[in-house]
Amino acid sequence: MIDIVQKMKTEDKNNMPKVRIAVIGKSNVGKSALTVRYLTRRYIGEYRSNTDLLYRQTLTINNSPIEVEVVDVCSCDLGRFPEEPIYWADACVVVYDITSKKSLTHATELIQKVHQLRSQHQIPMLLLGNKADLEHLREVEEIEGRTLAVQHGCQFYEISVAENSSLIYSAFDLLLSECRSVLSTQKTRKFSVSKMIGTLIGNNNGKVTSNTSQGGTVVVCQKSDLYKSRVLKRRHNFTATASL
Ligand SMILES: Nc1nc2c(ncn2[C@@H]2O[C@H](COP(=O)(O)OP(=O)(O)OP(=O)(O)O)[C@@H](O)[C@H]2O)c(=O)[nH]1
Repeated sequence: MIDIVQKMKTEDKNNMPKVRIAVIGKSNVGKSALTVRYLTRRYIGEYRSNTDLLYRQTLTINNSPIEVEVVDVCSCDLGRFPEEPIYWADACVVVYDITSKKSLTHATELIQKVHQLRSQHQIPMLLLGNKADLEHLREVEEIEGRTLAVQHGCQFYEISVAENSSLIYSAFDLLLSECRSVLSTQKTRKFSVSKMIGTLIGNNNGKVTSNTSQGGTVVVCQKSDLYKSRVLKRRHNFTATASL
């Protein structure tokens, strides 16, 4: 009996849609704080990492479960565009900081590059102007962010991760919902990216811990392993000459 229940659980999990999201943006705009806020409802003020982090969690959106993988893309390598996560992702969240004009410029370049890279299969994008609580330091007007979003067909919101804007949740939920609809129109997932290699971060050696209360995990991405199978497949699909 236990075996049957276990088997059913495994089948349910296997049938669950899986959505992958890449969170990108200039350094210090609040990508990590945003990701942790959305997945755990908590705010982590100081957060340093020199590698991409992958969060996995099962969420319930519109009353049905969805397996979500969010990669918080490290901006430590500023000179290099994060190509692999973009090939890997089903959707992208681009973050800038309303107190930094440079971060908007960077976000603009990122959005353009995502469009280029995924030109044969555009992915939904969400543009977020973070740190809206710092109005007195504002360098980017709301209309600038909105215009950029309209130009590129993204959803757009100004938010404050620190102040826990409710828009964070509605924006992510909407994006996930959109991705799930896209996935359900595809016949089958052509490949699996369960090839996640990494080290579970414990309390003692990292800033982030597994959120067991919500069944979430976070792993350090060993980039080549994380993205390899899916990136290769995408590249084979979309650009015949590309290779890793
Ligand atoms: N005032 C304010 N500060 C914020 C907000 N969100 C994040 N921060 C702060 O901004 C700083 C950077 O946040 P992170 O989440 O580390 O930013 P990041 O984009 O992941 O940075 P990198 O890891 O360098 O790429 C931290 O000191 C956060 O506490 C916000 O909404 N308002």
